[in-house]
Amino acid sequence: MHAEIVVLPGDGIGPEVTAAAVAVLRAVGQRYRHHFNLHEHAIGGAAIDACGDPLPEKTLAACHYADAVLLGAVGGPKWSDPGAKVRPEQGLLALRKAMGLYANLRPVQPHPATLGAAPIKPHLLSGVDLVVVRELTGGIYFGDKTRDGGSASDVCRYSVGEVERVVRRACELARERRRHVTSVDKANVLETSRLWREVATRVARDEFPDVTLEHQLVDSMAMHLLSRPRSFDVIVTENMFGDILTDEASMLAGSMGLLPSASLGDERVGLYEPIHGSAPDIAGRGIANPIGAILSVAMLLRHSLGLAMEAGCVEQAVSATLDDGIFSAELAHGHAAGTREITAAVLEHIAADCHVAELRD
Ligand SMILES: NC(=O)c1ccc[n+]([C@@H]2O[C@H](COP(=O)([O-])OP(=O)(O)OC[C@H]3O[C@@H](n4cnc5c(N)ncnc54)[C@H](O)[C@@H]3O)[C@@H](O)[C@H]2O)c1
Ligand SMILES: CC(C)[C@H](C(=O)O)[C@@H](O)C(=O)O
Ligand SMILES: [Mg+2]
Repeated sequence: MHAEIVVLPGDGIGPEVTAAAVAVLRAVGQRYRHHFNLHEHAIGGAAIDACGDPLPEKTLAACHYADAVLLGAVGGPKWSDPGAKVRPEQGLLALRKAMGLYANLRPVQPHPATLGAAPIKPHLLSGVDLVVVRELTGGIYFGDKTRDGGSASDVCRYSVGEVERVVRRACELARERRRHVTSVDKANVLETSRLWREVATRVARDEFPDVTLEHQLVDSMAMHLLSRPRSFDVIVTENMFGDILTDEASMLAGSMGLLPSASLGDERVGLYEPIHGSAPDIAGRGIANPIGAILSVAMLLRHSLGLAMEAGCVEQAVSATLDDGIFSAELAHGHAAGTREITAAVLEHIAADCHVAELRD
């Protein structure tokens, strides 16, 4: 197949993990004889430096034209002055909004080889397999913001339609899995959460009678996620709660560097990025874990290109690499592998283990 893929490396470790992801994408393309045309564009701090705009028009136009977009990470201390007029993160938020990517899927499946590296007891982790569906284009991130002398405000707003579509997405996903959805809100305090709860209840009851829905308040959910992670299947929540809960959930897997994500809307095109940021504390040292970015390629292949076999091949290669005990610094006890070493191991497994039917004869 032919696919136009936009690559947005961004800032900090973004370009480092994106280089790994691109190498994997190219390897899959060669192995399965797909033509992936890659187009690299600037976003975030790199784009501010280049042209003063964290989401240049050229970048947005390329994303609108693409079949899929692969992103590293944006942001960093260079652009984080509280008085800064323009910020790298605005570019990412504007891109998600402009592309209508309201559902951000963040799967968490601790690998058996990394159970010992997670700060949670291994017996709580084995068998954990959950997906957080984070609402991505609404809520407090996108409400009106004001700054008036000594006070500031960020408005949190949700419409019925915005809640319906993301809850539907979560229920559809649950149908392909264990048919259980946990909706997370703060309905004991927030009006937007009371709306969220009402809509989630109605959508699940009327449209998905075969899916069970439970509600949890976000504060105690932060605890349940660590104390009984196996009991969750699909978790659906609003934008900011999803942001925070998924960084927490990365500790089930053992590292921020391991988790991928897919941001989807009503079209097939999606934005794929690891959940971590630009990690300024380790940028430029060649030690960033590329696995979240590489698994984001698997999600891209599956969700935007419909290439389930190729996606499975990438996931298998990552799994085999971890089975080999090849871990980056934040996970390793002994030898720590760098970004390039991990990527090379994944590529070797793709070459050795991914079989293409017509090449087998
Ligand atoms: N999608 C994105 O572009 C995105 C996501 C989150 C944060 N950010 C931005 O990144 C900047 C830094 O934010 P932060 O420090 O709060 O979060 P971060 O995710 O960048 O880093 C948090 C911690 O996790 C570690 N870490 C992250 N990714 C790793 C990887 N691949 N391998 C090994 N260790 C990894 C870092 O070294 C750091 O100690 C901020 O400007 C923030 O806005 C961007
Ligand atoms: C960089 C920031 C705007 C972003 C978010 O909050 O959505 C990040 O934390 C994420 O998780 O993708
Ligand atoms: Mg985040």
